[in-house]
Amino acid sequence: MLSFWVMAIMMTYLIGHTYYCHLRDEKLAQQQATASALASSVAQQELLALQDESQEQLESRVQERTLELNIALQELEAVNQELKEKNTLDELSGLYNRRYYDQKILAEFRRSRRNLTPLSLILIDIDHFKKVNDSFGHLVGDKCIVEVASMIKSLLRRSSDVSCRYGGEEFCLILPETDEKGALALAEEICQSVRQQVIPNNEKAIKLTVSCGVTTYLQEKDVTPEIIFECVDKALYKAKQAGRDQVQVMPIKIVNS
Ligand SMILES: Nc1nc2c(ncn2[C@@H]2O[C@H](COP(=O)(O)OP(=O)(O)OP(=O)(O)O)[C@@H](O)[C@H]2O)c(=O)[nH]1
Repeated sequence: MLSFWVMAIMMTYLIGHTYYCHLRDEKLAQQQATASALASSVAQQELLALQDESQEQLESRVQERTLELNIALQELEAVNQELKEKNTLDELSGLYNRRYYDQKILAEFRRSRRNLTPLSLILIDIDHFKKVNDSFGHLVGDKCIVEVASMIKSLLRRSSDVSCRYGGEEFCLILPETDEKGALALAEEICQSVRQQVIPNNEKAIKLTVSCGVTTYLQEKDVTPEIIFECVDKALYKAKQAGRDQVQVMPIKIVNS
């Protein structure tokens, strides 16, 4: 009987102990699971923080690079603009140069032919300019070219009018959608303004005159930009021959016939 009770007590103890161990292990496992979940959550947060930081760094680097790129682009644009101006502008007078004239006259010629609108040219030449150079020197001569150029520019009213320094002391104006009457009036105005202008100079104030040739293209057959220029050149020659300080007109058909 005693042995039965001893056995029963031992069995109860064993069962109790096993159950206790089981509970303890379960709790331990739970604690470990909680701890590792916590550790993984911390690690995840750290990773997110790291990602945020590198994203910010990346964005700021991209911003920096974009800014640098924009500055480089602006500089490039400025250089391009400068190059373009150098290619198309005459350094002394600030008017367009001969190269530009050649391109522009072709474009305006085509436009005039397409739209059936008149296209006029005025060729202006400073009279007896050699004397100015000989009497006052080349630098004063240059100054006179600049003065006449700025006078011509100030008299142009339409944004489509183009003033070029064709060469030396010769200027050519391209006047789109301008008939002979309009071009003649402008040329007379230029002659008068130059005649009235006194160019200040240390030794002696300088008075200049200019001669002008005018021609108007009205889509005459077989005419090219070169023929139009030949014609305006002839008109200028006529003005020089007739005594200078005046305007002469040469219709295109007369040159062709
Ligand atoms: N100072 C200066 N002189 C120039 C320039 N280009 C051309 N010339 C001079 O302009 C003068 C033009 O002389 P010509 O073609 O004989 O004509 P002109 O003396 O004006 O006589 P007309 O045109 O017949 O009235 C020459 O002496 C050229 O050396 C320039 O850029 N600067």
